[in-house]
Amino acid sequence: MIKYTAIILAAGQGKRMLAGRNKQFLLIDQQPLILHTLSVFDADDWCEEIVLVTNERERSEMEALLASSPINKDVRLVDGGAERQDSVFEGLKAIRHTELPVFIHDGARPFVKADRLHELAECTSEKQAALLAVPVTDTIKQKQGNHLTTLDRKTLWAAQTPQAFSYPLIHKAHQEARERGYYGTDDASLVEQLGKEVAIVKGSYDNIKLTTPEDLHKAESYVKNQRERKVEDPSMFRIGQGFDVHQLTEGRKCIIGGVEIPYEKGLLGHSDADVLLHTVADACLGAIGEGDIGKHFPDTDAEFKDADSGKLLQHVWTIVKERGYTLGNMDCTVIAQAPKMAPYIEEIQSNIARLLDVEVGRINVKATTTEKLGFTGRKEGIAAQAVVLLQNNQQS
Ligand SMILES: Nc1ccn([C@@H]2O[C@H](COP(=O)(O)OP(=O)(O)OP(=O)(O)O)[C@@H](O)[C@H]2O)c(=O)n1
Ligand SMILES: C[C@](O)(CO)[C@H](O)COP(=O)(O)O
Repeated sequence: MIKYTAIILAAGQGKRMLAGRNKQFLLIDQQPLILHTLSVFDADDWCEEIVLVTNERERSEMEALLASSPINKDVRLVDGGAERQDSVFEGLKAIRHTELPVFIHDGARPFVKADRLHELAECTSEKQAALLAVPVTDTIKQKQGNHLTTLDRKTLWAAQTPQAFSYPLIHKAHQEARERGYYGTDDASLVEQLGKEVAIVKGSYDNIKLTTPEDLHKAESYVKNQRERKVEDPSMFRIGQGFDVHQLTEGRKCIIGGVEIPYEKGLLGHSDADVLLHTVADACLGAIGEGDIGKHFPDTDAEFKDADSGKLLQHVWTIVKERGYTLGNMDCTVIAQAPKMAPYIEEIQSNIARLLDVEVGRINVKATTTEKLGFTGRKEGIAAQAVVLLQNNQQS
C-alpha cells in the first residue's frame, strides 16, 4: 500500500455548466457532485489526507454539506483562488504530509476508480510525476487561420486527473510558474516546463470531467447503469469460467502459464499469447461480472503488444481484490496435443499462485490431448479452460 495525500478542487464557478451556480453542488443521483468525488477518496485506504479547495463565498455551504454527509475522513477546507492553478497552490500550502505523493484531482471528476488511483500511486512513487490519461479516439485537427492540420493521433493523449507528484517537485513547479506568470491548464504542464518527465498511467474513458450540461446527463445515466449492475446482496461466492485459444505458429515463443516451454512452434497473439493466463484472467473477470480481458486490454492497443500476460493477470487480480474477493480455488485445463505439458505443470501452478499471491494448494492445472482430433489434435493451436471460485470476505 502506498499512501498519498489528495487535493480536491471545487473552487471554480462552473460557468460552462450554465446552472447559475457552482456545479459542485448540483445533484447526481440525489447527491451533490462533490460528495460523489470525495467518497472515492474517503473509501480508499491508501488516501491519508484530504484537502478540499473551496470557494470563499461557498465555504459555509460546503461545511454544512460535509457535516451532514457520510464522509468519514477528516476533510480540511481551504479557500481557492481566481484560476484553477491558484486553487491548487492554496491546496499545496495546506498539505501536512509533504513526505507523501500528492494527488491533485478535479472535484468535477466523480468517477475515478480505486484501481487507477493505486496504479498512479505506484507509478508516482517510482517516477515522481504521473497523470491519468486516455488515448484520443477522435481525429484532432489544428486550425490556424483557415489552415487545418491533422495531428498524429497515435501520439495524442487526453489528460485527466488525478495528476500525482512528489510534493517538493510540484511545489517547486507551481512556485516557478507563479514567478514567471505562466498559467497552464493542468499541473503536469508545470512540471513539463521544468524539463522533467511526466509518466502516463492509462485512465478510463469513464473518468469524465463534468463541464457542460450534456455531461450531467451522461453522469446520471452512468450512475444509473452502475446501480443496475451492482448486486445489492453479493453472494458469499462467485464463480467464473474462462476459455481461450491461440494458434501455433513458427517463430514465436510457446509461453503457457508464464512458463516458456521449448517447442518447435509458439503461440500467436497481440500479447505474449499466454493462452492459460488469458483464460484465468477471463475466469476472474467473469466471476466479478467485469466482462473479459478484451474489454480491459484491447488488442488494438499498441501498449499491449507482446505484453507479459502475467502483468495483465495481476492487474485483473487487483480489481478482484478491490471488490473484496479472495480466491477459493481454481481448476484449469490446457488442451494441447503437443508440447507435452506434464513436466511443466508444477512450475505453472506455482507461477499462477505467485501472480495471485495465494497458496499453491488453491490452484490446480491439468492438461489433456484431444486424441489427435480437431484443431488441437492437428497441433494447429492450443486451448485452455479455467473455472475459479471467489469468496467475498466483506460478507464473512
Ligand atoms: N479557480 C478555480 C477554477 C477551477 N477549480 C476547480 O478545478 C476543477 C476543473 O475546472 P473546471 O471543470 O473548469 O471547473 P470550473 O472552473 O468550475 O468550470 P468553468 O470553467 O466552466 O467555469 C473543478 O473541479 C473546479 O471546481 C478551482 O478549484 N478553482
Ligand atoms: C486538469 C484537467 O482536468 C485535465 O484534463 C483540465 O485541463 C482542466 O481544465 P479546465 O479548463 O479547468 O476544465
